[in-house]
Amino acid sequence: MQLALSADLPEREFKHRLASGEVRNVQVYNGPVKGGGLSFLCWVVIDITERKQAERQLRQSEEKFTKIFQTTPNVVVISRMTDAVLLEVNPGFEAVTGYSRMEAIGHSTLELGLWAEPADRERMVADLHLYGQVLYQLFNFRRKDGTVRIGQMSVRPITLNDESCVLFVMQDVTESQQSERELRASEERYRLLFERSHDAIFVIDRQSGRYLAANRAAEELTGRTAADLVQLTVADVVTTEPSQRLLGNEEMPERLPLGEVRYRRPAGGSRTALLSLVPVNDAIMFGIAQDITEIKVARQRIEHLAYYDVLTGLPNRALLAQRAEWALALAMRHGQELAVLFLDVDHFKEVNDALGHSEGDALLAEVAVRLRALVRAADMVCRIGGDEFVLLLPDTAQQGALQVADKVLAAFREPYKVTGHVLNVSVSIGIALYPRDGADFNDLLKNADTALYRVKQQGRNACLSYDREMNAATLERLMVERDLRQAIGAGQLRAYYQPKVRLSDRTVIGAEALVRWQHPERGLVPPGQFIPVAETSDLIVELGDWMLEEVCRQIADWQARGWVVPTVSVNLAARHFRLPKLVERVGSLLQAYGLAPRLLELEITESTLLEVSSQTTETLRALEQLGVGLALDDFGTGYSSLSYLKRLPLTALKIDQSFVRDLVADSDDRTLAATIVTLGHYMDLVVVAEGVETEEQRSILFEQGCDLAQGYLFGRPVPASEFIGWLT
Ligand SMILES: Nc1nc2c(ncn2[C@@H]2O[C@@H]3COP(=O)(O)O[C@H]4[C@@H](O)[C@H](n5cnc6c(=O)[nH]c(N)nc65)O[C@@H]4COP(=O)(O)O[C@H]3[C@H]2O)c(=O)[nH]1
Repeated sequence: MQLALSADLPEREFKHRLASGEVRNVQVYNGPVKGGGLSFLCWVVIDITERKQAERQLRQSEEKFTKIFQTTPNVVVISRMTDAVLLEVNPGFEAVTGYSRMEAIGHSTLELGLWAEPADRERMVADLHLYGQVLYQLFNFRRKDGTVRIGQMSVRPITLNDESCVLFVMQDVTESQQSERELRASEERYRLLFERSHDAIFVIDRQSGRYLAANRAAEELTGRTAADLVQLTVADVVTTEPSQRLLGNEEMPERLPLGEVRYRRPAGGSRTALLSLVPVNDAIMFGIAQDITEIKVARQRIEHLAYYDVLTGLPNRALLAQRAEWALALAMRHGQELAVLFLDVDHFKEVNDALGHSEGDALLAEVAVRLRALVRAADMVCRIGGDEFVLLLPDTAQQGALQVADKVLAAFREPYKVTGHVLNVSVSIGIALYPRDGADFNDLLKNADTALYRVKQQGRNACLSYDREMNAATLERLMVERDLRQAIGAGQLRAYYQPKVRLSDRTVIGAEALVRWQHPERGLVPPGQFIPVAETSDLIVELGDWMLEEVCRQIADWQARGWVVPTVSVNLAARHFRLPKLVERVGSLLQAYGLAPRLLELEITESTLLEVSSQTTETLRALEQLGVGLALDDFGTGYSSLSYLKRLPLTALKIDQSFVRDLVADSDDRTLAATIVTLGHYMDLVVVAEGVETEEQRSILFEQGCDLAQGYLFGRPVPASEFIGWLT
């Protein structure tokens, strides 16, 4: 056999069938062999079936490996452990890294810059030593074109030709990693949105309505923890019905805004939210609720502010207008009447000035309470501004309106106690009736206001129903006001002077300046036609100021022309005394025209004095200090108390001409005139009688001890040029 084999016989392989039928692979060597002097024909048959099979399997395996190696899109490389030199790379490597096989083999992975972070290789080698392999590790690799991508590597050590190598398999997972990262980021975003949203978010089971999850805002809204909520259904928490109705409704649109719902809180109370339901899939939906409890309260508050007066809590003009329209519609339908009472607190401004705004406010609040108590529940009491109130009385005719007005007037006779002060306050009331005085609310209110204006003109503390003539008067008032404003600037005002004489000897010892309006169309207009209008606004102040200056100028002019001028008195209205700068103004006029203060006297009516505040008293004192005289006009018409008058720095008292007129015929007036004279003297005042027209009147007054007199008997008011006749 040795001989045969060493003889280098030609070999052949056969398939040999055994008797059993089994086919075996055999290797056959045959040929002539010489040995020991002999020549043989030698046959050596070796059964190589197992070897052949192993070889075939190896070949197949190699083929398979090669196929995988060649076709896998993954990177498969064999590199040396020690220096990372690439020994073999597959086409996958070429495709993924961009390096060709030629460029790669013989170069180290570090040299090629395949490791975007070389530390990753060190970690891989260390792991190989430690664990024997690396599985699915992520790392960044750099392609030939410089782009860095994410790879997932699995590495095993292998020995190749006695060298320590690694088999490195890698997949480019950049895309999947990125989408995973994006997914994670998106999940994170939604998680944050869920957790941090100011809106309450509930995840709800659509069938049962059970809460599956809830965020912090939902916990705050419901007053329950998320752990508690997941034990409950929507019906347990929400009091409003519509959301329950919609649960389980499969035909839901993408988002269903449900409007306001109320969440019952376990500790009591509830919160209101705006809820939307968003179906996610057949099983679950989101409930997104915005807590609007505070917004609702604020909205209600704003609404309240828009429709109610803050000070008194009464409805304001806007709400009154709305309700009035409604009440009028009802009245029209049922053929009923309706009354509008326009109320104004008399002399409220003075109370406010004298006591301060907080007391003024307290008074108004008290007035509101008193009014509310007087009327029926169906009636409406409103404050429409300042000291103006309106009563809206549905189903009320003239008689009823007057009764209510009388009740109001009577109620105001009770004094008010406001922050320690006892105040006697009265009101004036104007009445307008639907349908008689107007078909809509604006007309009714306007006409009630007109009636109110008339009440005030007639002395206040009363009520009047509107009648059509009043409107004409209102129009006239407006026209006068407009024209008068222009008249002052246009120099249409004139000062007339009426002498004041001493009763004992008829010597002129003074004059009263009286305003006249030289109207371009209407001629000389007497003050009675425009002073009351001017008194309702600051026009009276402008007018009085004009008179003051004109009189000062006139006195200076007379003096300059050598006349001996007596004291001239100027009428000033209540509003004038409220000006903080009145004293300063008078002082500077006297100085500007170089006049002695005793040449000027200011006349104020008794009703002006009744309106005075403590501030006015101070003004009067300052004027006295200045040396200017102060006469009390129309004495006897007001109700001023003696002690009160005594405290004021007056210099003269004028008996109102109404007492003088009937002096001869009426013994009461005689007594009154005598009393006023005594009173005036008791107060160290000069007493002047107004409107003396007859000799009888003069002699009675003289006998009664009256000091001075004024009247047609002695002289009518005349222009300055004519008054010279009275001067010496
Ligand atoms: N029947 C009659 N009347 C007489 C007689 N003697 C004088 N009079 C009138 O009586 C009024 C006296 O003025 P008064 O009481 O201050 O009453 C004044 C005064 O309250 C107001 N007034 C006049 N001028 C001014 C002014 O410059 N400023 C202010 N605030 N009011 C003025 O207008 C009122 C009316 O003024 P006048 O029409 O000028 O009317 C004047 C005068 O012309 C008489 O013997 N018989």
